[in-house]
Amino acid sequence: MQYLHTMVRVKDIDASLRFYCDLLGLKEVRRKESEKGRFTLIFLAAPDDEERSAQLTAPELELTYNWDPEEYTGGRNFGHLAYRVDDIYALCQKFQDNGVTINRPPRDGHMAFVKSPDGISIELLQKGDALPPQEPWASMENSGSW
Ligand SMILES: C[C@@H](O)C(=O)SC[C@H](NC(=O)CC[C@H](N)C(=O)O)C(=O)NCC(=O)O
Ligand code: NI
Repeated sequence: MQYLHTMVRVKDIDASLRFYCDLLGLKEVRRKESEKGRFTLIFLAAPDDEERSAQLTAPELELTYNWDPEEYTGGRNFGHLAYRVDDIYALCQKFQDNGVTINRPPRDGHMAFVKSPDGISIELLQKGDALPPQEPWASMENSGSW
């Protein structure tokens, strides 16, 4: 058995692709439109996993966009999506510069949390050892509940 993907429903494709691709760095590897079902599926993979996506053997994120508006509430049982990143400070600065709240700042150079436009929590974990503390992150307060 192999893990394939996590699916999240999104309200705005452009806002979601700006967050997951332009900012987080994921790559769109496949897209499916269903006229009958009135939905769009967009599959995203991390750059290091992109090559395996062609063989459908990479872990992916499946964005589901329903053409007819729906309310997506509840889901407290869903926790977060986690990605290992090359430079947690640089990535958080990029998020912050583009208007994304850093819910849990990377003050320890190891872990940070942001949220997608749909409120999906994204855990960022520094590749390798934690980076040395950096201002202003070291002094930032959480804006989440971490
Ligand atoms: C392609 C494969 O990875 C799928 O997940 S298709 C599953 C299918 N998705 C949809 O029908 C999308 C539109 C639907 N209105 C929805 O919001 O899910 C499906 O069976 N979805 C049901 C589910 O619970 O995921
Ligand atoms: Ni699926």
